[in-house]
Amino acid sequence: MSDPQHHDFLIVGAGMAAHAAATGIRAEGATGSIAILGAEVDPPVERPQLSKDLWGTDDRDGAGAIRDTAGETGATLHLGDPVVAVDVERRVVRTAAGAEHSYGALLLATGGTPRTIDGLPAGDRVVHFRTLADYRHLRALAEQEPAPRIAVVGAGFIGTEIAAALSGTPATVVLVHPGEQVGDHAFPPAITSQIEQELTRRDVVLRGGAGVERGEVAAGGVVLHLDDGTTLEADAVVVGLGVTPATGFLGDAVTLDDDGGVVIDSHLATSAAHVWAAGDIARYPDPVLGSTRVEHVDNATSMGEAAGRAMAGARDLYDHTPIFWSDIGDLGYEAVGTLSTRLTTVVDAVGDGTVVYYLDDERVRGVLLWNVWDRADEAVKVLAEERPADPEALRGRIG
Ligand SMILES: NC(=O)c1ccc[n+]([C@@H]2O[C@H](COP(=O)([O-])OP(=O)(O)OC[C@H]3O[C@@H](n4cnc5c(N)ncnc54)[C@H](O)[C@@H]3O)[C@@H](O)[C@H]2O)c1
Repeated sequence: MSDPQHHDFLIVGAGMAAHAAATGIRAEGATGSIAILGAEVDPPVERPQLSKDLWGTDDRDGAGAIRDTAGETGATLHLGDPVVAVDVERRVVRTAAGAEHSYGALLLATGGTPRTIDGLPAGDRVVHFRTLADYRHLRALAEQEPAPRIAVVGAGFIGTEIAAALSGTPATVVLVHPGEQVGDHAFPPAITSQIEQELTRRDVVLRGGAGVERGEVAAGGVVLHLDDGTTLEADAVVVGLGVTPATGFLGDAVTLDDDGGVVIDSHLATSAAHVWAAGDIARYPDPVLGSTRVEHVDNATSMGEAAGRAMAGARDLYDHTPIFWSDIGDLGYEAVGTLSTRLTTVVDAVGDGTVVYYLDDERVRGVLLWNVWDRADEAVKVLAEERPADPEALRGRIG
């Protein structure tokens, strides 16, 4: 076999964290070679656009979401060929096609792998929505004649955003989820009822109270078997059941947590020398949230940028507490921390919106800014403070 191709900076994964890392390497003044190895066939894209902005445009190819990583940073992109092995002793990675790349510094930024439904592999009628290719595929499906019936499974970020996006296409949409109300794992009733009204107004049929156990591709369609014993037929299905860290290729090269996340320190370094990690896969010590792994774009871009700088020699402690946001049709919010209705909630009306504080016995763990904008910094401060003895004292803290 020929010698590995050498790169001063090697980035495995070609998502938002990878793009940001290449930018961070250059921002730190490093001029060495950068290579990005991606499993997806497309270069890094602004992933939030795939389930939001692009749907309101004629951009069926999604060109507007693509970042010019090569042009902006001089990185070489090797796409459509996943990395299958990492040797941290030899400082070499190997791809599925058998290419070997050696590195001075390595960043792991492979993101998440969508969970699947038993019996339903990805295919023409089954979209595990995550990539630009998935956007193109689903948009083409939704705009077919005659208008298809599409089942969206899961009412998390993908389920709610995609159900709202599809409602602007000719497709008819049914949203299948295990909760009593859409989003009731995260939001109090005053907010879930607004989400349900918005989706219903958009003619999304809500099928709550039943999880999907398994599915099958049948002649001309898909059949979903629900855990209440019923079945649901559709022409196609979008799966939004969450993701697992895409770290299977790492073996024991670096320390992983119980979920398969890569454990990193506050300089974003892994347990292996010359190897960093960033984005969805990275479990890091956040000064406010504690040890955490965050699957949102603000985390991917800020951590990616910082990891790039660290690979180029910076020694800063990483202390950016990530925010996240979502749009569900005409509704929207920003948030920080954990939104779970298993925690105690304090609901506060603020202007035209609502602030929800989520707390346990020790701390405020999350803040939701529902239709309340540009206050995320204040929300981070609330999480960093001691919680008040009386939760009701949180009212008016942001507002
Ligand atoms: N706005 C954003 O920040 C944004 C937008 C899109 C995607 N993402 C990220 O992309 C990733 C994927 O998103 P996602 O929506 O798939 O994950 P998610 O974790 O947000 O939602 C998964 C949903 O699946 C539901 N579910 C679980 N088992 C089920 C079953 N058997 N049948 C039906 N429903 C079931 C759960 O109740 C949950 O609501 C996540 O990491 C997410 O954070 C983020």
